[in-house]
Amino acid sequence: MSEEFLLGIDIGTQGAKAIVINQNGEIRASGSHPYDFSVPKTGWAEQHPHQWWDGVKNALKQISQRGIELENIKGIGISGQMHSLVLLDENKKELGSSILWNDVRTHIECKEITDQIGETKLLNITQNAVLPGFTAPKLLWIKKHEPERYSRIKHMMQPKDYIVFKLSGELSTDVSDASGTSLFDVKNRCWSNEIIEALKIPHDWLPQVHESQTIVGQVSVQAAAETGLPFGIPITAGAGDNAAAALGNGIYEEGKGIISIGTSGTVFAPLKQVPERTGEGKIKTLHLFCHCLPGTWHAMGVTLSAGMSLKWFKETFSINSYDELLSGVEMVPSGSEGLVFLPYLNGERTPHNNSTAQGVFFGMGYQHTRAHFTRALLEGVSFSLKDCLELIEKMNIRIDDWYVTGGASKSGIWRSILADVLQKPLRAFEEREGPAFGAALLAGLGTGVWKSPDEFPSCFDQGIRSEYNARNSKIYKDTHEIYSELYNRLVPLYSKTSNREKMI
Ligand SMILES: Nc1ncnc2c1ncn2[C@@H]1O[C@H](COP(=O)(O)OP(=O)(O)O)[C@@H](O)[C@H]1O
Ligand SMILES: O=C(CO)[C@@H](O)[C@H](O)COP(=O)(O)O
Repeated sequence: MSEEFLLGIDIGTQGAKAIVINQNGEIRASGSHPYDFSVPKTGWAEQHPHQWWDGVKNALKQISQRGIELENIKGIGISGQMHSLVLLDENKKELGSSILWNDVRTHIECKEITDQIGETKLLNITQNAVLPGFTAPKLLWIKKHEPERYSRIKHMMQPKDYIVFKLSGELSTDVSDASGTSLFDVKNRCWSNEIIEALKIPHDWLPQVHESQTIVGQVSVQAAAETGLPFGIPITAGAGDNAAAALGNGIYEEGKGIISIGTSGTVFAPLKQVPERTGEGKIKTLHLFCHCLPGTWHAMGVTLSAGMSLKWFKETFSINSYDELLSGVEMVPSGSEGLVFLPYLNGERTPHNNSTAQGVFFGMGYQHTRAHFTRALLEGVSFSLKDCLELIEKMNIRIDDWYVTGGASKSGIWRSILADVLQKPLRAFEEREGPAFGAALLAGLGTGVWKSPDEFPSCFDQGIRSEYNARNSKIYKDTHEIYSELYNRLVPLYSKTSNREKMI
């Protein structure tokens, strides 16, 4: 009998990835295709949906070149960057570029939505404050600034939904991605008519929402011709990349959490019910979304420029490779001899919700080399992840085991710094593309390969463990205080120097 496969595709911010796994959870082939986002103005971030579709086609081509018989793929699951707004017109053609999750131009629209609906009601229904980067404020921004584009909208969706559409012709979304739109009733796992009507968004723009493992379509004749995938393979609704990455690392029950260092940095804790939500202070910047298995949710903090800070540094200073950039970092002492980095290169979401925040290197001296700058950068991003984790702890969510995933988690030195900063041991599956793997598992659930996660193959072993060092942790506790004070002192200066008008 020939081996049967499941295909998982992830629409990351820096590239499309595809993996093929078998019933035993073994990865049989993978492919990827990189792309960038554009920054047309301060605080903006855009990609054209064509970039994702081309990326998927290229990643699939690599898979078939690796000798995988595409006929043996039994199901497809797709994950993707969350919140980014994709618009189609009446002919289902793309209406311009997508405004991405890390674009912070909509701070005014966030306030307008909050004032109109009321913060308490928003928290009660959507379980979240409206934050720049979420989907609904982007729509209102387009209505205000690009009325012609707005008048042509017939359908809205998010990146992985666009790929489901390109593969099957079907318009759909899933509960985890819908949670990040500010239009979704997270507790009841359905669109909120009340909010949609209040914002005067036509209901028929929204795709039907499904649980993530639901089969929503099949590979169309046209997609088969374009991708080489056989006609008729079932496609599941899929999930937002963070929920899919968590599932792909075995994180779907309370007690285990996961930190992702991709373009963004996220700290993710599964929940079996929706906790009481209060509207106080920084805790409002913690997200509460549906997880990608029925009857599960999660809390999440999101720092906008995590792996992206490293990529920015590498490219801005023309360093050839990550290996070259990271070499020598281990020789620099913890605390980078007084150099501190604030990773707010495009504003920040958790914990500050401040679109005027900017990146900073503070405390430079003759003693500092490039390796100090790199280490300070890894430390600064880790401090931001610590801020997210502390908010999860403040909600009394207990996590006994933390895992780490995402492109940057492949770096042993970064995992070790993060463990020291958090004062926690961390586990990682070094070779796994978390979101694509999770998407493939959803395809397996949807097509009946496994009836429930209890039947998943034993692909979640212990992973590689990074221990923390108590002496370094003490240094980082002190440096984190300086990091926090630095931000607090800069807030008045940020609002003075960042010309918000430049963003509009
Ligand atoms: N060889 C490497 N060593 C360390 N970090 C890396 C390496 N390759 C990529 N990265 C980091 O991974 C990030 C991309 O992570 P990834 O999970 O692929 O992002 P996304 O899913 O957002 O597209 C880069 O910004 C970079 O910081
Ligand atoms: O905005 C969020 C989550 O709320 C981001 O985490 C995006 O989902 C992008 O993820 P990566 O490309 O960094 O994986």
